[in-house]
Amino acid sequence: MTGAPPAVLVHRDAEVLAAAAAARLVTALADAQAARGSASLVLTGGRNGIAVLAALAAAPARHAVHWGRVDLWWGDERFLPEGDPDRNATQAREALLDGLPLDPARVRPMPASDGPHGADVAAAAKAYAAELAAAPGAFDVLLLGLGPDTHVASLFPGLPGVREEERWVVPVTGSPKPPPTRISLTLPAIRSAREVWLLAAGPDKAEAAATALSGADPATAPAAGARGTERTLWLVDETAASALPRA
Ligand SMILES: O=C(O)[C@H](O)[C@@H](O)[C@H](O)[C@H](O)COP(=O)(O)O
Repeated sequence: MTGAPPAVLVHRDAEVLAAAAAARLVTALADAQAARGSASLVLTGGRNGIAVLAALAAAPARHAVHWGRVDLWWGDERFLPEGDPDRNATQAREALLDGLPLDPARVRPMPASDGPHGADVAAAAKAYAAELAAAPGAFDVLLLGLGPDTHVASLFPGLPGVREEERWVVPVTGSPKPPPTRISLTLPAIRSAREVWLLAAGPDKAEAAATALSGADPATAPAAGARGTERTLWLVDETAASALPRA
């Protein structure tokens, strides 16, 4: 498989994991800005992804990042009306984004179900792909949560999105995790990122982490296919690491 082989970092618990990932994010974004002038970050939904944003909101070191020169994208979105509390973008805004001096033109949430494409999730996914295609440069850091069934973003085992080889963004229907209709980046898009960080905390993630890290087929274990070109980092807590072979 192409991409950087995964490195696993185990933290004491979910709280330490979120704080450590937030600190790591400050460094990664500041480094990217020092090297290239701007930084590009892909956000994810779920408890762990949002906990990292909340930890960042509480970290004084966040001021080391020039937030006006950060491009924000989303790895997946629940296809719901704008402002819905279950939208990943709504949760990210509340946890962190509303308190940062971001450039609104650089914040690109995935379309909502009452947006310009209405309820047409395929058109919404296509529009997001076009937006991505028009943006220069690779993602610096792409965050993912890990589902207990090894899903990442909205790529679920057995659904067609995980097998997509051409498109970077797909509509998802029939998601086993509610809501059923979603938009997701695909594995080719995820694999274009310099760094991919997978976040997992809790005993319900132990088996999924062990499966994905044992070289499983991404079609049945999507997380196994999530790798960055330069770095793949699994940031897990002790309970999520409990089924991994000891290093
Ligand atoms: O929109 C979503 O639901 C996600 O992006 C999804 O992929 C999530 O990241 C995982 O299900 C992990 O979620 P938890 O961190 O809550 O376990």
